Amino acid sequence: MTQDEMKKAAGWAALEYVPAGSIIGVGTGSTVNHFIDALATIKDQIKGAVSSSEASSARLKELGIPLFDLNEIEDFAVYVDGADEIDPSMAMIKGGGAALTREKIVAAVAQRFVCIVDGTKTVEVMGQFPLPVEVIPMAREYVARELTKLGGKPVYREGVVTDNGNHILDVHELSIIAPKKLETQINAIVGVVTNGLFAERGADVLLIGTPDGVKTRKC
Ligand SMILES: O=C[C@H](O)[C@H](O)[C@H](O)COP(=O)(O)O
Repeated sequence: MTQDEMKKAAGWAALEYVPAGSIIGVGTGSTVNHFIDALATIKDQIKGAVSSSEASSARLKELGIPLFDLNEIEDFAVYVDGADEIDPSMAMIKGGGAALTREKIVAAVAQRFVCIVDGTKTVEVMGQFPLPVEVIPMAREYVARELTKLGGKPVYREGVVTDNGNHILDVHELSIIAPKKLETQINAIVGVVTNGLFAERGADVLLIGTPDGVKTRKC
């Protein structure tokens, strides 16, 4: 089974968590693209979607799923998104596709976070995947120096501008033994928009695509 087949299996399995008649929070990435395709097959049974990126909005629109502005919604039941790494406490690293800030905002409003991954994304301790940090462009070098003081090796993701017009630093070699503390510490650096640790708001349900079928973990 290829990695993409595992992503597809997890993406389609998430349909089970979509309540009829509701607005669905939609994340970003190759796994979510499978979920969007699945969602399109039941589009007549949902109200629509609130999206976490321009890329997902374009795909949702193309498949005829109505889009809602987050400012028009007080709350909604489910947010479905992928992850770059997820640990046993359901904390995640996200942002490999540079969509971390909007993802964190949409996830914050949702009642439930359903994370969809292929079997390569589950880890005991996070940090093998470099941690993405979205920064205001003029603060990039200052933030990089502060991240170095925290023990990381920040690398500027050249050529990438986020949907919010900002830059990304990918922080290598961080030891992520206390994800909630690190999430707060990095967010406190002036010039950081947000970082890709989703520990304060982790996943509630995890669907893992594996060669033996989709496995489920719940908080
Ligand atoms: O910014 C991108 C997101 O956080 C993605 O959800 C994450 O990178 C996982 O992406 P994929 O499903 O393509 O592996």
